[in-house]
Amino acid sequence: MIIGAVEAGGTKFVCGIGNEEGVIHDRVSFPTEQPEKTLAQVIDYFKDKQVEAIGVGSFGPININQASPQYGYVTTTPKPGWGNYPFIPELKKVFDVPFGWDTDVNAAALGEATWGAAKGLDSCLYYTIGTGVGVGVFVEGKLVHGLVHPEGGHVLVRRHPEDTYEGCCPYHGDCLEGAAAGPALEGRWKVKGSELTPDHPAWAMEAFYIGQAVANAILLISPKKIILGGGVMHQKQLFPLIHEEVKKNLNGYISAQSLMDGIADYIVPPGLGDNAGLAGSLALGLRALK
Ligand SMILES: Nc1ncnc2c1ncn2[C@@H]1O[C@H](COP(=O)(O)OP(=O)(O)OP(=O)(O)O)[C@@H](O)[C@H]1O
Ligand SMILES: [Zn+2]
Repeated sequence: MIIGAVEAGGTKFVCGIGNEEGVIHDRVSFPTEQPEKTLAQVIDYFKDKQVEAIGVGSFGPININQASPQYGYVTTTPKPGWGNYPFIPELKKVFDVPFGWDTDVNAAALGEATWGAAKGLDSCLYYTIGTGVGVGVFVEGKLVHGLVHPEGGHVLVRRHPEDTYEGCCPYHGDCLEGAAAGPALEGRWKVKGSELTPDHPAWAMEAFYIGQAVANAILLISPKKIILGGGVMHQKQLFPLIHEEVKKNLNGYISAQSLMDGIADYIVPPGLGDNAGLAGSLALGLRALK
């Protein structure tokens, strides 16, 4: 079985093919440019691959409402050329196969639940903390859609008492993304996150913000696993700091082993590593076929 996968990011696209076991056989990557040019590259990649289905996990916001005439569109992004763009309809003109289509983070959550850190579980959350913050939500065996789709990167958080940085979200200032995404680290500390030493106070403040969002998500959704990925989470020292913040915020209210001694196995890095995005798109393709 050959399934196509597209990880459609705001800065780069990754296309690949894989099988029903989540094994990726081949991949290419190219920068995201105007949609016509980028989709021509996607089409060129898949045209001789004989894929049985294609899964696309995309940057957003996107339309995932199957009843809508704009299903498969990228919607209100400020990214030049991509606003209100018929992404999936354009691909369907060329490939007569089932398409899976969801947000990049929902795709990653599905990939982790299928083959990764949440394998065998019927719920998990996938956070990416990178250029932006996004959250994929997989509950009772399904990716959560709704009015639009979850946008958990923009939840509101209490400010750290020593934080003087105003935040960088153009909509909310100091929401989770505005306070904790990669650009917020750089805006606050004036150097790139990757250049801050592991013992820098930046990480305690970072964990303070992420720990609030994660505690709120536990209270609201009660997920069976929480996966934290994205460029910023390459800083592995964040994990124990976040574990402590989550425990502090919940303060023993929820009595589950996962929130006590087991927390290091509950809030974890992606099992699929940096493959989480592409493997997730593969899982979307596989679901579309079924
Ligand atoms: N090792 C690191 N430590 C801290 N921050 C990092 C590290 N690597 C990357 N970042 C930060 O993460 C951000 C990039 O995130 P990522 O690598 O997940 O890419 P992205 O795909 O652009 O993000 P997004 O998922 O939001 O689209 C940048 O702001 C960068 O400074
Ligand atoms: Zn915001």
